[in-house]
Amino acid sequence: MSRALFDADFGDRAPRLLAPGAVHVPGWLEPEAQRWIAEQFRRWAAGPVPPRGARIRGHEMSVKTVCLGWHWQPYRYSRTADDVNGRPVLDLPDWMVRMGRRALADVEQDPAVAAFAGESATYRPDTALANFYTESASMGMHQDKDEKSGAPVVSISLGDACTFRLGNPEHRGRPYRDILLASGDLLIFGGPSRFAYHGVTKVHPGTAPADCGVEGGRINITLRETGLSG
Ligand SMILES: O=C(O)CCC(=O)C(=O)O
Ligand SMILES: [Fe+2]
Repeated sequence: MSRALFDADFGDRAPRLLAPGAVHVPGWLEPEAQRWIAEQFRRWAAGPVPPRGARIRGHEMSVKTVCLGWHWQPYRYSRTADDVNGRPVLDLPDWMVRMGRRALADVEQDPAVAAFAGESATYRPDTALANFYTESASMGMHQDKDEKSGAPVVSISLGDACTFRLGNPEHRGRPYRDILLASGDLLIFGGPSRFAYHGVTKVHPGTAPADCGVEGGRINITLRETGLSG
């Protein structure tokens, strides 16, 4: 499956530009690919590092995160999950690197969108943050800025749809726009949107398609280049 995933298992819905450098591709992953990735998520969640709600200024996030390649905690990356159980995180699988490149390449090839020219060839994500949202979970407005690289963030969504708020790079407030991210959707934010504030205001219970492999709640995976070595 991990091979087929990058040959045929993509939808053909058109990318749409949300803001300079921010592109949404509805239905990018076919149901079979969604189910397969959801199954991988369950394997990562089994350890060695379980999903955990990161603590931000003393508050535990409602979203539970398991990391691959590098472990993220506010506001740094490490190879071991120092704020969980100290164990080394799982490697980032090659199929995820290929998926990230494929995502960028698909968007680059769309003349109507004209984003990320040539970046897919050199894109080398080295970490993935896999988030699980229960029906009541949300994520406040934040920037992904613990990375030392300005390479795009590639995000895929599985399970229940959510309202995703894409803001601006200056502050948490307006202007922002709310979009629905559904199961199988791809979102890329790079270029002028790479450090835009963003968050998830609501998960929509009961909206997961029957064939997506997620029974309730939402999985989101973001691929990133940390810009770190070692
Ligand atoms: O769940 C999402 O769509 C966004 C996740 C996110 O912003 C993050 O993990 O930093
Ligand atoms: Fe984020």
